[in-house]
Amino acid sequence: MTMISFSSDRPLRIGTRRSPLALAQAEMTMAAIKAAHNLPDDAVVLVPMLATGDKIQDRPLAEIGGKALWTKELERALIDDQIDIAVHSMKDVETVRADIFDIAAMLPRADVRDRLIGAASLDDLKHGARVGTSSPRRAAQLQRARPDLRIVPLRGNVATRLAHIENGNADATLLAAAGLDRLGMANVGAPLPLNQFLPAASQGAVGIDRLTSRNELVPFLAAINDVDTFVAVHAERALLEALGGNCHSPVAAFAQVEGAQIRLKGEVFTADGREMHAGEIVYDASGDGPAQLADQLQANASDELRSMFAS
Ligand SMILES: NCc1[nH]cc(CCC(=O)O)c1CC(=O)O
Repeated sequence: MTMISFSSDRPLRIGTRRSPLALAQAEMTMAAIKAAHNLPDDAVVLVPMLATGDKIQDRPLAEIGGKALWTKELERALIDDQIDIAVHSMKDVETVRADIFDIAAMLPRADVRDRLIGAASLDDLKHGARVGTSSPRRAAQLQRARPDLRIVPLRGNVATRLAHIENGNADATLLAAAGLDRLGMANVGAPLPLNQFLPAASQGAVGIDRLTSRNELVPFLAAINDVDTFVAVHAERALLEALGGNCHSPVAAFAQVEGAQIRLKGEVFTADGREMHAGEIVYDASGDGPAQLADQLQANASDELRSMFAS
């Protein structure tokens, strides 16, 4: 089979959301594809689209329909053949999806940590400080570390959230280092240590989505796949699936490839962070590590915590 090729007559159409971070990630994808396949500039085009999640900025994501609000317009465009591939933050991709879609490749993962904006460290936040986040995981981790903090809802793209801190609408917030770095804001915020603040599953990873029926795209996209990122993110997503959570569930997950093995860490919380179960498993790729870790995390959990994961 000859590999599919793209040209100015038939360019590769890359679908992306319009937010500055999404565009930066789509441009990284475009650059990687051009370099890997030696394509001229006009053989690849970006197709920016507005996602429902970008239109509705004033309510928590979990309330208005969850992660699908970031991806459904791009999925629709794949089905309608308006685009060939779609670029997503893997963190925004539903864990369980229709099998007509397939994440064919991932870019090398960025810094997976969260960064604190508004203070040099959690200890430096004043008593009772208002921390803006609409993420159940971040809220639980913050309350666990500092029960005096007041969590206030805060949504919007990176620039909007930074502006809320500038304007004093909240004293501090947490943002993914990956997003800040990709927007050229490597100096903004203080990284929180991984052992205290395990990230969200898939944080820092960019995935490239295709229609499963478009087999010719598999070898084409394999050329830009970062295998370790792909394996680690799949492990984290498998843990989420085994836990049966949704976007209301406070859960953290982080995997690293260590030679032939995968080290997978997970944490589950109650909403207020008072109860937490943390665990780690090292397994080889053929093993069912994520399901075992999920069982281990839930084994001693209270009914209240389990109810966070009832799907
Ligand atoms: N849910 C929003 C979202 N989805 C992906 C990122 C950042 C980039 C990444 O984690 O890959 C963000 C913003 C944030 O959490 O600060």
